[in-house]
Amino acid sequence: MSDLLLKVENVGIQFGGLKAVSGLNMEMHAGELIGLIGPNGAGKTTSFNMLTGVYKPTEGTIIFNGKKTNNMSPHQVTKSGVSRTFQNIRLFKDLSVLDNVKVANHSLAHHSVISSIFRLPSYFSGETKMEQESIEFLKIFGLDPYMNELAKNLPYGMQRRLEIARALAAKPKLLLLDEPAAGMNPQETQDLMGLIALIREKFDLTILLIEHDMGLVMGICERIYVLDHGQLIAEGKPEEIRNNKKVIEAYLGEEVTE
Ligand SMILES: Nc1ncnc2c1ncn2[C@@H]1O[C@H](COP(=O)(O)OP(=O)(O)OP(=O)(O)O)[C@@H](O)[C@H]1O
Repeated sequence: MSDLLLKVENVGIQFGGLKAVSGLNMEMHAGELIGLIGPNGAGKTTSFNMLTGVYKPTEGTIIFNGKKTNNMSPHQVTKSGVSRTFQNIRLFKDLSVLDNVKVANHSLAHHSVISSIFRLPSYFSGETKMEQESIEFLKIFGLDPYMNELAKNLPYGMQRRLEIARALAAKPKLLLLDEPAAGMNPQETQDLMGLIALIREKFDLTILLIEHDMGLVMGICERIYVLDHGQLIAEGKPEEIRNNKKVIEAYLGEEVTE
């Protein structure tokens, strides 16, 4: 088995009297593509928020790439190599498509304050490189023809793609995708599945995916974790999860997209 990249040990969080997540244990090895599923309100997004420093767990330990990240700020977690997209698209809607990606790329820029204030040659060469890189990211997602459009003018499915392109520009090791296919039509979802597989290969990514579209999850994930009422109720290969009694029960009464 390849290197252990993420270890989540007995992690939980409480909001007032509500245990939104408790006793969560997960392991991800470098290069894996893993699904995180569960009915509405199961604690999936809350788990992402803990993995990205937005929420501090009230119990347990998160180790990413050998370092404890429990008490890191979201910015520190991003710098350490974890990047995400959001369930509700969060683009800079009044910036261009290209600038949305450049902003993410900028957060990693290494040129010094002096070089940027005095606009030294190293600043310009850094800027050019960043722009070229950002355009490369857009090309992968078929977004380069729209690079000068305002993000808000892109069709919905393209905005979802742009979110992923922007997350990638932060050069993560671990990419967390929160319902990337939400609101997409079947063809767009199919294309997205291909893209997720492609970027994993191209950028040596490890990917954790929250998704309600079971066809997508079962189609591309190697392993799946299932949450219900904040607790892990199952973990295994897609075919194991599909036939798991606890999982079927948890989903009874839920609308499952096939
Ligand atoms: N900041 C918060 N304060 C209080 N309760 C919260 C907070 N964030 C999440 N919760 C609660 O935690 C529980 C889990 O919510 P979460 O959004 O993680 O579920 P989810 O599995 O992502 O659901 P969905 O599929 O509907 O997005 C819910 O009961 C939710 O109301």
